[in-house]
Amino acid sequence: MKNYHLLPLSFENSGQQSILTPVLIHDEEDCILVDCGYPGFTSLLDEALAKHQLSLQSLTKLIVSHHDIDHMGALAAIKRSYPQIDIIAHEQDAPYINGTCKSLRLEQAESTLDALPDAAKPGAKAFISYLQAMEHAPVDRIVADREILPWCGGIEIIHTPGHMPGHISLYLPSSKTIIAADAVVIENGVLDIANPQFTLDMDQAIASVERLGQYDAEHLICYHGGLYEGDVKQALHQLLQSYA
Ligand SMILES: O=c1ccn([C@@H]2O[C@@H]3COP(=O)(O)O[C@H]3[C@H]2O)c(=O)[nH]1
Repeated sequence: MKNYHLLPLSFENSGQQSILTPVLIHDEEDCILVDCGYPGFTSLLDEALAKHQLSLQSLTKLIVSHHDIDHMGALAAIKRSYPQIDIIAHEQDAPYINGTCKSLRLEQAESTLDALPDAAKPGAKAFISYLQAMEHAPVDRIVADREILPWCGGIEIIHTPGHMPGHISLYLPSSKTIIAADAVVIENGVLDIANPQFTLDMDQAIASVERLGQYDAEHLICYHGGLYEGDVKQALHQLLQSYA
């Protein structure tokens, strides 16, 4: 039984049209958002939710796959307006979401700045400032690998490190769906590992794809790329072959 909706958020990014794909999982008791976009995305989220007769006010929980700004940028604003929403994240990512630890993406951006060609430095500096200004939010519930959250027919946590150490994907057994977040992306219709530049540990990222391939999955949703159109298990297998 399909109990989720993709919430494609379309926006302009440096003159180019981009789309991010948070997911809404729901039943009679819960409305659970998975990832929430950049800072300032609350209106876009409300518009996407309105297509399903819902709003941010309807949310009961928000699962953050990892602390990249395009996944948690709007989190603090959402939590401020709707403190009843429980924020959920992996134990290894929670300290970066709540601000106890410095963002790994910010560490990466700062440590690679000097080696960049001069032409790339202004953009990198702007990204650093953007990350420094990102607001943090408390994590209300910490989850671990293989934990099954009892809502909406069950939501299994799959720890899929690589892009970041505390990155999680989700498995919805009731619809045989994987919500992969940034464990994989769709590029020109093909599954791949997210941008290597932003994948902090490529070996872990490959092992995470192998883990996803162990699930009985018929549907797969990427944050960058949306719903994969094709045989999910075969596509994950092919992806692994290409990195073997
Ligand atoms: O100049 C920059 C560089 C990067 N980023 C974000 O950082 C993210 C890293 O992981 P991702 O693959 O999910 O997406 C990336 C981008 O959205 C950005 O907003 N501006």
